[in-house]
Amino acid sequence: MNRKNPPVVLTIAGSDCSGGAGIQADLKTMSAFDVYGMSVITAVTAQNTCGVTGVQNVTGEMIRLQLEAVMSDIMPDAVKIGMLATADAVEAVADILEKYHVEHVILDPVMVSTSGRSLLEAEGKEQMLRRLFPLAELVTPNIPEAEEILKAVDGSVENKQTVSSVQITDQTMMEKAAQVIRQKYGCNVLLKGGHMTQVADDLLYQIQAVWFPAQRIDCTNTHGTGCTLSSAIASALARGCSLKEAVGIAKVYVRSAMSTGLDLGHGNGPLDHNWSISSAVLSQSDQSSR
Ligand SMILES: Nc1ncnc2c1ncn2[C@@H]1O[C@H](COP(=O)(O)OP(=O)(O)OP(=O)(O)O)[C@@H](O)[C@H]1O
Ligand SMILES: Cc1ncc(CO)c(N)n1
Repeated sequence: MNRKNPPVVLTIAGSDCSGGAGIQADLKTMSAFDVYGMSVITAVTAQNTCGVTGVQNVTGEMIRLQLEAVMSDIMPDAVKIGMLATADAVEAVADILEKYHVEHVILDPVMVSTSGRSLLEAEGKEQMLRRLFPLAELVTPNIPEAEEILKAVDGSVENKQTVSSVQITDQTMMEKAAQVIRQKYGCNVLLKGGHMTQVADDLLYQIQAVWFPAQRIDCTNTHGTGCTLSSAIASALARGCSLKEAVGIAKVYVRSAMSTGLDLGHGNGPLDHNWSISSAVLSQSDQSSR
């Protein structure tokens, strides 16, 4: 690793004061991957392992100022986008990403917290689909988010009809869903299987379906798994991995961080972001550098 010019990754996301999700999870993950991390904060949330008790959105103007400050000075190799609470926030991010060309844009379309609180207003969702999905190299919905996205695809965001329910219940439907989303928006899709009951298989849909099979881990450390996975992917891409390699390494990182038995909080506990990945994972990403 060149210490003078390390890979640089930016997260654009909300703050989680309890440190398990959002900006805090992203920056911890970036440090674990030994990349230089930067953060643009889109919202301040009051939350812990038991739930979200408050949200204060940052204005679109302030998000724009943060993005300009970062992009005009330290250009990131990869950007991870997480919680964007409003249409204004989505507009600000889309405008800046159109202005500055970032090599890797990973979009985690955060809509609802693990505990069930809505984190994105309806108009923001439409704008996200219309403006940000086409700019992303990869979008990483979980199953409920993919179902929401499909409602918009089927009903067409433009004419504002909505399909009342789309349910993804098995792997064939996961493949179909990912394919439809990719066709409609032109971005690769990682459909995460953490919400399936038997296994935790994730599906990467690039040109074709590639499965990342995994046993379910029986534990309550599930707060911030999605945030951590997407920042790990962004970090591995910034280190030179291909998309497929980055997903594989990120999944190993998340699984290991779930498994160490971190016992904090009274609800869905956080991941152990600091588990020692240096030898197991980083050498793998160095070997796969372009
Ligand atoms: N119980 C589990 N055992 C193994 N892997 C899991 C488990 N739960 C989630 N994962 C993995 O964690 C990653 C994140 O998936 P998940 O579906 O939990 O995302 P998410 O719902 O967006 O997360 P978040 O809780 O941050 O909103 C995926 O790789 C998924 O397979
Ligand atoms: C700030 C923030 N972003 C994302 C999530 C989704 O896990 C969360 N709970 N909080």
